[in-house]
Amino acid sequence: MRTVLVTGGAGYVGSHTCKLLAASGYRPVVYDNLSRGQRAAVRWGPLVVGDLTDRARLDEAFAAWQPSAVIHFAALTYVGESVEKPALYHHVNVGGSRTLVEAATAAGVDRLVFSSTAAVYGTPLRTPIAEDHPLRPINPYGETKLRVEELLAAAAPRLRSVALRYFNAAGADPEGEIGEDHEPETHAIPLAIQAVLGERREFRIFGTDYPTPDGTAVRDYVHVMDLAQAHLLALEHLERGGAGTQVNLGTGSGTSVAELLRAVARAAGRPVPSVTAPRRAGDPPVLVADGRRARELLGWQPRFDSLDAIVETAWQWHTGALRRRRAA
Ligand SMILES: NC(=O)c1ccc[n+]([C@@H]2O[C@H](COP(=O)([O-])OP(=O)(O)OC[C@H]3O[C@@H](n4cnc5c(N)ncnc54)[C@H](O)[C@@H]3O)[C@@H](O)[C@H]2O)c1
Ligand SMILES: O=c1ccn([C@@H]2O[C@H](COP(=O)(O)OP(=O)(O)O[C@H]3O[C@H](CO)[C@H](O)[C@H](O)[C@H]3O)[C@@H](O)[C@H]2O)c(=O)[nH]1
Repeated sequence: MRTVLVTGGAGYVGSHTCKLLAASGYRPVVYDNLSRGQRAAVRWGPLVVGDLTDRARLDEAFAAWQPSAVIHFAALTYVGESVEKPALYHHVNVGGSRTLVEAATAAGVDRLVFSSTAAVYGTPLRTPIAEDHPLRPINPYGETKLRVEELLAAAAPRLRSVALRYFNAAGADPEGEIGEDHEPETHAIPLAIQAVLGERREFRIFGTDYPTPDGTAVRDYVHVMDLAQAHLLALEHLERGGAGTQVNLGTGSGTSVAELLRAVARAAGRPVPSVTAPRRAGDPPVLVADGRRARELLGWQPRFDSLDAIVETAWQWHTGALRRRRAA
């Protein structure tokens, strides 16, 4: 059985990817400090509790589990927080990734799949955004991800890597085992669901004066299981000897915050209580992926191609989680 070290595997995208890895014959060994992830989401392989910046602990994990590849999710991931604490973001995301790359190469591991982000592009000059678009992040979070892409490119050919630039991860495991469970939660879909369920007073629409058709910001929401699938395809690309590269992961269709609220209302059968608020610092107006490279290089095609289908899986998971909490 092929073992993969999955940093950040207790988190949202990481745990869904572990489920798919296990179903595809891999053994996912999660390496996570549990600062933002959940122990309960580590179900498909062992958990090593460790920090990305801890070289000795990483060395131990490589020696104990002998992985043939790494999938690297672990990071601090909030745009707003990164604007407030840029040094912390550089320390964890860039410093931690450098330590991981050094430990991986010292252990003889030669392939890695990295969670990058659409935030590396900054405010798009043209949309949909292809991978050759200029890289000019407008927030520290995006800057740290770009620095990691650069350090990974410099680590080749000893370590070959695919940087997957996700747009907005959304939805939940359709079998209902895991979902998006951030604390604190800052992401639009879970916040809208919590508002409609009465778990918070209202949803705040950040910005109604963007240069978009309805004035609210536009994003490309891509289902988390489709993202998981892309990680497997990227691993296979590297296993075939494929060269390192960067690949966008999005559906290619844009959804405004106002449209998103209507989709959540359709899933819930009632409107989402909402108020308008100023723009959030660091948010670009529009992020929509040109997904050609993912299709051509990896053969990736998102299976969840409608927003309603994506939101429905999130709705099912959140209402199930609420029932479980109330029953406990
Ligand atoms: N969710 C999205 O929409 C999105 C979009 C683009 C890129 N990404 C990237 O995908 C990856 C996963 O995102 P997510 O939404 O699943 O985030 P998440 O916060 O749910 O998961 C991140 C995991 O990393 C762990 N972690 C954080 N700092 C660590 C450290 N110093 N050492 C060890 N573990 C640490 C956390 O405990 C958590 O389990 C991140 O790298 C993120 O930047 C996410
Ligand atoms: O309470 C809220 C929360 C969000 N939004 C809006 O909803 C959209 C989506 O916001 P999210 O916080 O769900 O996602 P982001 O686009 O900010 O961030 C996501 O995509 C980024 C890429 O730009 C990063 O990769 C980041 O990790 C990932 O979570 C944005 O326009 C945001 O302004 C609101 O209006 N109100």
